[in-house]
Amino acid sequence: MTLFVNNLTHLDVSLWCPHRGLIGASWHVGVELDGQLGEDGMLFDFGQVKPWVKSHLDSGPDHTLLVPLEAPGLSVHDCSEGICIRTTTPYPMEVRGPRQAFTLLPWKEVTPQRLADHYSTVLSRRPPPRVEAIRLELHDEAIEDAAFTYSHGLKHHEGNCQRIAHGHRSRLRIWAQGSRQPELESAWAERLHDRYLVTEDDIADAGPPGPRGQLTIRYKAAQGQFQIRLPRERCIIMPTPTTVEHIAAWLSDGITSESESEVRVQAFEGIGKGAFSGPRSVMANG
Ligand SMILES: Nc1nc2c(c(=O)[nH]1)N=C([C@H](O)[C@H](O)COP(=O)(O)OP(=O)(O)OP(=O)(O)O)CN2
Repeated sequence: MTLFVNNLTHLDVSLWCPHRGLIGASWHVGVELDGQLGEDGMLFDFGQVKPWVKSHLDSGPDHTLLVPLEAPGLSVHDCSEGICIRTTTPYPMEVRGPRQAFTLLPWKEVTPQRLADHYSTVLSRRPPPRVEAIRLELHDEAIEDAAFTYSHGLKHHEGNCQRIAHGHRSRLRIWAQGSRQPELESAWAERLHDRYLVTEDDIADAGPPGPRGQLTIRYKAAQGQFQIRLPRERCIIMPTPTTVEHIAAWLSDGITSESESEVRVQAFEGIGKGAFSGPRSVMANG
């Protein structure tokens, strides 16, 4: 017998890609379990499948930076903060933080399929009674219109969002003069795509001016000391913490001032949640 649970939870992570650099990702998580039925007619109670899988992922890869140890130009060192990851290609980056903020993986490149197979093996080490095989499945949300991926850290967050390099893949919707604005959506999603969103107050060293200069962002949070240094051109600096409420407001203010027309923005933080900013009245004509 095979049991399945679709959309069991989401994973929100950043990962180092040898081609694109630091990118955010949000994946739907599903699971299939093979095994024998018990006297209760069940293979494993759905009410227990979900917390069992979710607790492993929440205390593992969720809200971490996924680090492919065999990626070209990538190295890992111990440091006073915990561990330090350095990269050279496609651009130089250094990130430091407590160990729990990183998931080290013995590959050249991270893919959702590899990660799913890896955590299927981890879960299979201590399977629930009667469960003989476990297959996790990770996939992107299907998004037909504009979307972007970004990475950030929220130093005031009490949970794992304080980690300086975690990220999301997010929809972006914009309304003006009574209708959706697909061209604006694509243009602004493109501006944000694969960027690191910086809170201005957290900049410890702004480096030399110009796009090739490096920004250093540093803060102390409940889990420890965090630091990331990466090219200024990969960053977008915001005057506020990079919560989705502030991202939505930053977008609606910026788009309104550039297009000289009031807009309402729906910014997502990963899958299925986010914030609106701007007047509701621009969503309807008249
Ligand atoms: N009102 C807000 N709350 C939170 C924000 C935010 O911007 N505005 N941001 C975060 C974090 O950035 C975090 O990445 C969001 O992760 P989330 O999926 O909510 O975290 P959990 O893993 O705790 O949620 P699950 O439902 O367990 O996946 C947090 N809050």
